[in-house]
Amino acid sequence: MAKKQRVTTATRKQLRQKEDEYIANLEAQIDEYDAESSKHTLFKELPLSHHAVKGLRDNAFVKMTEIQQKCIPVALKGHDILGAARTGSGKTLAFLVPVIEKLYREKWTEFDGLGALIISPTRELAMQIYEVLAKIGRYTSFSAGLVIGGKDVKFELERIAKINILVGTPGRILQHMDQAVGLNTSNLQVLVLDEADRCLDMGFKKTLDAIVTNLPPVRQTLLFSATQSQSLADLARLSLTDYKTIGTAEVKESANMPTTPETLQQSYIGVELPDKLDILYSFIKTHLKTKMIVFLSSSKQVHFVYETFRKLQPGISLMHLHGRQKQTARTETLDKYSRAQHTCLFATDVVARGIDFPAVDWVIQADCPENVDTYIHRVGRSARYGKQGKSLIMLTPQEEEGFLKRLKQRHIEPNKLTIKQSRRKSIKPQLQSLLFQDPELKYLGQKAFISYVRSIYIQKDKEVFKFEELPNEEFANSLGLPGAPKIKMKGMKSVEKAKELKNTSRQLLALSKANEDGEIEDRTKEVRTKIDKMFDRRNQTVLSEHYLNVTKAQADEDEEEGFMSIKRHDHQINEEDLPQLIAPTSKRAQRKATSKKASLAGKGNPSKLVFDDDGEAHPIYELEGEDEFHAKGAAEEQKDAYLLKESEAMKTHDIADKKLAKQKRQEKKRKRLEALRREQETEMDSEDDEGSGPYQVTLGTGDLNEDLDVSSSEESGHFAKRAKYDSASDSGYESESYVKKDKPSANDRHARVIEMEEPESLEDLESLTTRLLQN
Ligand SMILES: Nc1ncnc2c1ncn2[C@@H]1O[C@H](COP(=O)(O)OP(=O)(O)OP(=O)(O)O)[C@@H](O)[C@H]1O
Repeated sequence: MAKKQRVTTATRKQLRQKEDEYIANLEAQIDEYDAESSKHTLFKELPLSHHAVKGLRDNAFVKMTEIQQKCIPVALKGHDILGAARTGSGKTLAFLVPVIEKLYREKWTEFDGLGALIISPTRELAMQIYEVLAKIGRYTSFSAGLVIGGKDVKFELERIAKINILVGTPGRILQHMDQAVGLNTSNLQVLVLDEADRCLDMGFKKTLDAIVTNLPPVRQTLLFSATQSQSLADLARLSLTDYKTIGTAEVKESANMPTTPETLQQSYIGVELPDKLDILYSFIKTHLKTKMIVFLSSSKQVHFVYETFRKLQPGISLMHLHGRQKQTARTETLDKYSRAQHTCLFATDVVARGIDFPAVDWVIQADCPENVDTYIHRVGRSARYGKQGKSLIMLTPQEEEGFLKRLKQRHIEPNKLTIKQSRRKSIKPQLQSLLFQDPELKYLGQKAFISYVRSIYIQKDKEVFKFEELPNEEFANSLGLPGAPKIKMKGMKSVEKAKELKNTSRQLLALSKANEDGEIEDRTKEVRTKIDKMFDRRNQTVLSEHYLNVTKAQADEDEEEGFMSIKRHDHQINEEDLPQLIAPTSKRAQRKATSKKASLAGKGNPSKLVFDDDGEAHPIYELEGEDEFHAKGAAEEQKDAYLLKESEAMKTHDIADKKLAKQKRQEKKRKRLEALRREQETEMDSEDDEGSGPYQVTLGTGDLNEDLDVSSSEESGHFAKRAKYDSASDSGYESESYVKKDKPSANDRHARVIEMEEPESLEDLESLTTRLLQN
């Protein structure tokens, strides 16, 4: 036994000695290696450990990409790097290989604490990096962990102290730095920021600065992105002074201007905002055998388009991914979409950066991105690693000139496409009908409308995004809404006012149309009777049914036309009745013209019409002729009979009114609870755009005896192993937002407040007052 023990110890000693010699030899090779003028193209030609080469080879990584050829040798020598290369060019390996090599040469063990920290702006990207690390690092002996949120702090605290390479999102990493007693960052060797420009921007500034203060100033720092901020102030924040800028040739030529992949065919189409969904639907219908991603500006837009298109059944499987989904759903969709062949994913910018979906044929940008950087990242989900791909951006007439100019400044010139008229299909009638039948869908539509308008309002680039020129009513109609929901935003009052004054003639036209539709009465009457409501409802049904018929019979006809003809048919408008469209000149006259109240003043009492079976319009109460009246019998008898009939009718109406009021109260309560739930989710949102899903944690074993042994065949198991938590006790670090425009802002909260329904009855008012007092 003793002899055996001695042999084992001796063998171990020998092995250790051999390894020391091997590492010393590697170090010498690295010192001698001419990183600047190296012509090597294979991984095995570099001074890398056999662990790394084997791990790479197992995953078919044999030949290096351009960015890898340039970065890895320089990083092996210990330099800081600011790396920029096109999307899909292999940046992940360009930083992961140096990370594992550094720790290997340092003979890192679990007792040395955290050796490398890799920060990514989104959960999805952090998960992806972790997976690649797990694959190529399977023959090394250090532990790796993924922290993208979670509430089981105890579970993490026990393990995080033994983690050598930590991959995560900024908020969650900082939480661990604050809470995990065992997390030792004082020895950290390498800090990596993937999508560095996003990690460094304002959304993550505070968190990142706090993380960096916990790290030793002497370390290697690697920054990578397809779009690189070279702000000296940003780099100084990371103590990056003597760094090497590495990128592809064109990046160097035009600093801060990485272009899009050469294998990507880029195009654009000019489309009026109200026609966008029609065009999008037509595009999907005509590309059923492709895999595409459609980017929209907010999760509400994504949710609405997904839900409505799903009902319209275009003939291809549809998926959606946005930050408001639960993390489990997000991960599931990510996984499903990666494996799918022909499918369409509606997404926000939560997957615009870094995500490596295989074989995406088309990237459609249905909503214009906030800037060219976001454009580059979005289109980069296709044409990855030298493969072919196509992109299409839809630009409204307001955006077209400005955004094409911005693209040209970065040497991006997409081709103009036009859609054949015969291929266009209008889905407005179907949407209108869907929203009419399903209040939930209508609610989603309203939210989508508000979030889109708000996203335009808050955009910085006013040369591209012109809030004042938004065709609100037409856009709302195109979503299937009967009218544009009211939105109030900070500073919007003056803009609205200016807009109103500018468009006096348009207002007049709208006013006259609204008058024809009875909309003015709805809005100006303080008390709406049951009959009014019934009338409205009846009219809606008429319209809705009519739209359905129109769709079936004339699918290819211009629906805008159909919409207008319906109104005229029902309401029998005479041209002469329309107010004259002469724009008033004096301010007072303009105010009067735009004031609905003033305009109605001269029109006498508003009156409602009912329609008989022949479609003829009649006032609700018509005076009978004198002869007819006397023919029916004595006046006194008629009076009694009338009173009896009316009192019966009133009783019936009263019951119906009470029922209606009860339904309204219940609906309000539901909405209130829904708003509360949303608010809670928003507060618990993570570091990405509007993520509010539960945290998800995967940690490595933390045990030196257990390697990063997650082979490609175990990939799916990797997800299964992940512990899932609900969001009840999320940390307070999640206010940092990935997609700025979707971040719940003061505007957002404000918008939510104003969306509350106004009390319509005394009962409602009482209940609202009670609620406020309770609050
Ligand atoms: N040396 C290589 N050999 C084979 N495939 C590679 C190699 N390097 C990277 N790839 C593959 O290329 C694809 C893109 O790589 P990666 O995700 O690292 O690109 P990226 O530059 O980080 O893109 P983005 O800017 O969008 O984040 C991945 O599918 C990856 O597996």
